[in-house]
Amino acid sequence: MNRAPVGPADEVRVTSAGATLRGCPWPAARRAARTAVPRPLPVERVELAAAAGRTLAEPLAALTDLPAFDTSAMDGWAVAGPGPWRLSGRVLAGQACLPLADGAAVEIATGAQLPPGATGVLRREHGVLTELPDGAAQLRGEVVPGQDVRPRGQECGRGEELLPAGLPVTPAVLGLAAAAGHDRLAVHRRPTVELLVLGDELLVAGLPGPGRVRDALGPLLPPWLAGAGAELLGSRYVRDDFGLLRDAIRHSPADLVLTTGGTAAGPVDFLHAALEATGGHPLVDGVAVRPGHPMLLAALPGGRHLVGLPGNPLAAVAGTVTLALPLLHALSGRTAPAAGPAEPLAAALPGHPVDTRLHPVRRSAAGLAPLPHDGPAMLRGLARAEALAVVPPGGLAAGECAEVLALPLS
Ligand SMILES: Nc1nc2c(c(=O)[nH]1)N[C@H]1C(S)=C(S)[C@@H](COP(=O)(O)OP(=O)(O)OC[C@H]3O[C@@H](n4cnc5c(N)ncnc54)[C@H](O)[C@@H]3O)O[C@H]1N2
Ligand code: MOO
Repeated sequence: MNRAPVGPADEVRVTSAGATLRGCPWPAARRAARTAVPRPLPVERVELAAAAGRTLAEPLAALTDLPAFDTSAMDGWAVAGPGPWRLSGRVLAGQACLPLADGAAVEIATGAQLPPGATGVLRREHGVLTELPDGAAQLRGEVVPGQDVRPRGQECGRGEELLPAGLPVTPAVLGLAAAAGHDRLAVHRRPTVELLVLGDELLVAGLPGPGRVRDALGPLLPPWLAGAGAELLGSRYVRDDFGLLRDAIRHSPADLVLTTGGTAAGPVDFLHAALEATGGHPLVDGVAVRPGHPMLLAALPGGRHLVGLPGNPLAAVAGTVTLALPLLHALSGRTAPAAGPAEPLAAALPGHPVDTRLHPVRRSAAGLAPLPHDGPAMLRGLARAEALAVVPPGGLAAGECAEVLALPLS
């Protein structure tokens, strides 16, 4: 379709009607994606397993002291008062225990409840057992008060806030929630995504041939989106046809319609026209970033959104980190990281004169090492990368720090 070229020459244009940013600076594009939705998706209370990968909608409070009882940290003997001790009985993890009088000891397992009156735990390898005249066992060894005891409430007290709302529910969060007594968690509904892959030249199997390329984004995007907490409703190949694309966008039930290709001004790039025909309105139309500058974000009727990723695969990845992930995080109620961590560069990264660059990097002993094969149509550098380094206009010298954007590593 015909439209004004997008790029740094356009710079920022803010309309009173809808704050459309055209060729907008990269940091502003990320912010626009984060603030595109008025509020996160509704809150649900779900079982722990179903909460994995979602976002905490409430702070996680401890429902109990942790540990909930004085606990032996070692296998050995719980002792009361100074030694030597007369030994009797055994207490295993999960068993109730009787009080211990001064001068007495009981065999104890790691994780077992410390008997009332016990003053410490003597490790099995540090104790010496002898036989008393009456046949009972006597235990000798050095124990300072509280030794190898995990006192009740050492990690947290009942009611204490363990985690703030807005954190992703990682495996560690699930483990902590269970340890702290939770059976269900309050999390935001997962944002739904429908992926529309555009381009008649794409092959879904076999070898690329004359004029035909393998679809790299159909395989690349779904696991990344799922890892970011989204629910993928489906991936569809849409032929380069205005009407088909318009209808696919119009009828998609997803919170986020994610398209690949068709963002530029080629003869069959119908995305802008289809957007207009469906009543969509662009919020960000082109970003001052390389690769990926034709990426776009639009509001669709019904409170839905569309992110248009450029067809060049590395440009699509740039669009994912710039627009799609921040939007998904906003929908999920996920707290924005303050700014990506900054790490020193092992080598200089030349910049674009006016645009931000995103460059695949790996960590090395000398710092972030830029990877070759970083052209917009290439994935070879990205596939070895641990992160994308953010290179501001003008570039960065070796030793200077670059913000890094994490990439999924599995
Ligand atoms: N006259 C101009 N032409 C282009 C400009 C420009 O500013 N002026 N920008 C270029 C840039 S930058 C990019 S990025 C692309 C964006 O193009 P589209 O989003 O319209 O994407 P397509 O034209 O459909 O495809 C571009 C390229 O990517 C290949 N492709 C598409 N989808 C996939 C996929 N799923 N897997 C692998 N490869 C894919 C496609 O075959 C093309 O080679 O526009 C430039 N042009
Ligand atoms: O965004 Mo394009 O990928 O610079 O080629």
